[in-house]
Amino acid sequence: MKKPIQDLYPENLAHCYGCGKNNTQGHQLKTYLEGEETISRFTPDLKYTAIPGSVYGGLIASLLDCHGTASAAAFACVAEGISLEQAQIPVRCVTGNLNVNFKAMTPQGKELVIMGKLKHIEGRKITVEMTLSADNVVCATGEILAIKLRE
Ligand SMILES: CCCCCCCC/C=C\CCCCCCCC(=O)SCCNC(=O)CCNC(=O)[C@H](O)C(C)(C)COP(=O)(O)OP(=O)(O)OC[C@H]1O[C@@H](n2cnc3c(N)ncnc32)[C@H](O)[C@@H]1OP(=O)(O)O
Repeated sequence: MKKPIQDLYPENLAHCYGCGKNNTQGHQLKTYLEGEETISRFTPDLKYTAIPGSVYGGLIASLLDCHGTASAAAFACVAEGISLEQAQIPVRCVTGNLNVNFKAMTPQGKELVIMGKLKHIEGRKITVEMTLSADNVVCATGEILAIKLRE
């Protein structure tokens, strides 16, 4: 079965609060490359409330952040001919810049679907466009500039 991108990060770089598999207190977001796009799914619990019934924007930014860095790592691997069908990838990205547009209230109690696609790669800079949807309605869009860490 295909592994999530976050499970391919080197062990010592897998403690991120949003997506590190080695952070037992974190969100442990999982992102998959499907064709030319990336996808993550996450259902927030009620502690992430903005006003009753809606999801806190900080969590949405956090999901877009970690979806974005994982997507950037996957797109960089594809561009460099590095297989994702292995135990580990030698690529890890961090966030340089993250923009979030909150388009509509994000409802509680729904699975959120985050999608990403590559905008461009220039050297170690990878730009990814993202949407976050609930029930097929786009509630937020985002764009991340992720920087590939030096080896
Ligand atoms: C998390 C700490 C990161 C430190 C790394 C330690 C080891 C990694 C450990 C664990 C990884 C897991 C982390 C989880 C990730 C989850 C997502 C997050 O929440 S990330 C947290 C928030 N983000 C930061 O804290 C980044 C802080 N910034 C930096 O550490 C550096 O600025 C870094 C690594 C991003 C780049 O530093 P350079 O020395 O490697 O490279 P230069 O030459 O400065 O930048 C490369 C290119 O990127 C542009 N660039 C860099 N930062 C930019 C920015 N903020 N906006 C626009 N462009 C930027 C530069 O202008 C340059 O462009 P040109 O090649 O000249 O065209």
